[in-house]
Amino acid sequence: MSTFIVEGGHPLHGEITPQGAKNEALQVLCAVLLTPERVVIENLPDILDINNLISMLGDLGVKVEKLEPHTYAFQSDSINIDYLSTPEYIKKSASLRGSVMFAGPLVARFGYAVLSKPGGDKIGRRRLDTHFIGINKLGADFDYNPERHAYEIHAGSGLKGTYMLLDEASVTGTANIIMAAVLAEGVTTIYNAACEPYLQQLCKMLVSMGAKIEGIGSNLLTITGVTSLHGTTHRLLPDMIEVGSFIGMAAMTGSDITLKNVSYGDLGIMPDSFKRLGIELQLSGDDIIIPARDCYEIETFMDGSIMTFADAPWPGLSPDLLSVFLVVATQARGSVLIHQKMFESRLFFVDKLIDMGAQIILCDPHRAAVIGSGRLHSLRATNMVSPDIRAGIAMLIAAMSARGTSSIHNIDQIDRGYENIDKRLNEIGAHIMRVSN
Ligand SMILES: CC(=O)N[C@H]1[C@@H](OP(=O)(O)OP(=O)(O)OC[C@H]2O[C@@H](n3ccc(=O)[nH]c3=O)[C@H](O)[C@@H]2O)O[C@H](CO)[C@@H](O)[C@@H]1O
Ligand SMILES: C=C(OP(=O)(O)O)C(=O)O
Repeated sequence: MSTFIVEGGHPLHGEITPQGAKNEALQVLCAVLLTPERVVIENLPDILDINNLISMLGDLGVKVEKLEPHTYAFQSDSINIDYLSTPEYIKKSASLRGSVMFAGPLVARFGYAVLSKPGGDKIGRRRLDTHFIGINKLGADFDYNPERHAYEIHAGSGLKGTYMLLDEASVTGTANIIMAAVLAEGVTTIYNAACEPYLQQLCKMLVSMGAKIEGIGSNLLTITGVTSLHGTTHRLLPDMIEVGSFIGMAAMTGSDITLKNVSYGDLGIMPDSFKRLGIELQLSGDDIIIPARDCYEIETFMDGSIMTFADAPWPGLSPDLLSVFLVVATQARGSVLIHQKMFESRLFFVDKLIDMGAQIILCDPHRAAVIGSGRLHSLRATNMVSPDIRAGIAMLIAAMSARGTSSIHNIDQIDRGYENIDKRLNEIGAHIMRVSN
């Protein structure tokens, strides 16, 4: 496990381009299993989770060809379905969240899949009910295999379209059901579907492969099944969570940076939320410029009450950005309540920020009140261990703004989601050293 040694107090200056979106990549990589034809995906981020998923596709028999550093071609014309029965498959599935989305495409195309406990951030309960119920409603049966700790999914007589109202708008759950439904017989209607831009991208890619999907971008999707899909070329959006992380990092370190090609129209409520935190953002074409400012002041609500940032399914604010909002608020002028509604174990890293001198009260596992110091007291350097991707980036932001030299251990957690983050930030003025232990 590697460590970052971070010398704080160096403002950034220059341009940085966000990587392709991790969470879109996980969905569309699974969709290559839906066709025997060649699928090219561009703008894939070179990060642990994506490289692991690509390696699992290779293990499954998918022909993988790296065309350029971020562009790959995939051809799923000789799938080795027996690989699903190996202990290695179960073990690798547990290393990332995205592996759960093999189930939909495999059961749709081959009538068989294995769903084991996926990995991903340890940020609280992450139930899979939506995946099970949705795929089951399409006609597949689930059998639990206690020895393998995995469910075997069979769709002996094929999948059949139906109406379903999801009990929650699960992102990966919706993706899994869509990928099963595109090859099911008849019409599937999914109400309360998640509809974030990455799911819209998945749907657009599937349509370009010959799928029939109406309602893209809404929470009501109508999918008319087809018998087969063909190849395509698909380009990923920039990673909106990385964009948000860089905006917060710039404000907190008093930096002046330009974020290139952010696909502003797909960022939803996020830019306005940063503005409510007092951060100035200028839009120039599709770039965001964050000018250097000595301080930023958190707005109150219109009635004067304390600002709250809470997560919600799209078009609400992503839960993956709240750790960044929290750390950035510590150096703002004003107070804010951070309410992490979806996950109950994502705020515990505030202990470390408190050690660094931040004024935070963890009210309960879901809510933290932050009293911004308005830069009167800068944070003090410390030693930290990154528990998950987004707490990790929040710790990195804290360390970059702190007085002195901090160390962040377990940075594999940051590498899961951010490509070459030390190198890219050092190029614009950060002082981050990677030490392999
Ligand atoms: C690989 C991937 O794409 N991961 C993302 C995906 O995870 P993932 O698809 O696993 O997350 P889900 O959308 O299924 O749910 C996230 C959590 O929110 C809860 N929930 C969900 C929907 C809802 O309407 N109400 C509600 O309370 C769920 O019970 C769960 O605890 O979506 C999450 C929520 O945006 C993000 O944090 C993850 O980064
Ligand atoms: C929670 C996240 O990822 P995953 O779902 O892959 O664990 C995240 O990207 O913040």
